[in-house]
Amino acid sequence: MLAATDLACLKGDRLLFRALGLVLDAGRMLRVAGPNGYGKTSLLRILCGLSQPEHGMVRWRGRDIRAVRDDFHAELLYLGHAPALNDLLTPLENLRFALHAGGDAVPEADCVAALERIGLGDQLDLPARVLSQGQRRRVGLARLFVAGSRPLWVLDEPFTALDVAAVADLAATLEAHCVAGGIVVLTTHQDAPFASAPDVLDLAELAC
Ligand SMILES: Nc1ncnc2c1ncn2[C@@H]1O[C@H](COP(=O)(O)OP(=O)(O)OP(=O)(O)O)[C@@H](O)[C@H]1O
Repeated sequence: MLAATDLACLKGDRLLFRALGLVLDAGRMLRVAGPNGYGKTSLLRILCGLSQPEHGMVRWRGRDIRAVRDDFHAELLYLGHAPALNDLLTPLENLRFALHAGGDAVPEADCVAALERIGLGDQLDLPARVLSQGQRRRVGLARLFVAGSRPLWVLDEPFTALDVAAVADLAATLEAHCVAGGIVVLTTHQDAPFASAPDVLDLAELAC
């Protein structure tokens, strides 16, 4: 369903990887691994169509994502490594803004339920600037609970700053998404308690 062929990524004068290929069918989870600076974020952005590879192509449902950009993005949820929050807005306002920007019409009650589900029930009305790092991360992750119709989740360091219980909860959520036929691509530097280990793509093995 998501496939990449012969990808190469050039940053400045440095070739990060080349000849990278992958195929992810419905229900699969892929962990992109590698040391700092080896191109994990760069690869995720290419897979999402947010940046262009030096060479190669990404396909979604068999079509070049550049040719089906709007349809592809309607099926994609991308969460970057830093939660993009407006510090003056509450978690609820931030979530509603992100959903609106992504074209998702989600009832407010569902947004509140998502924030409560992610453990922010007591912080709904606080400005984001006073949230802890883990709470800020949770605001972004709340989108996972209102993203039911988006099969492809691409998540850059989603476990960062989460406590042990939240890491376990997120791992279970990602696995449930795959069991339901979704696809997850993620990066993480930490071991997550998945019931079954995801596929791993180690960029250290592809380094140029
Ligand atoms: N515009 C740019 N010009 C030059 N180099 C860049 C540019 N953007 C990124 N890089 C470099 O590309 C490399 C890969 O960056 P990337 O963020 O993809 O790595 P990463 O594997 O996700 O790292 P980390 O584990 O630290 O998150 C880094 O060395 C970075 O400095």
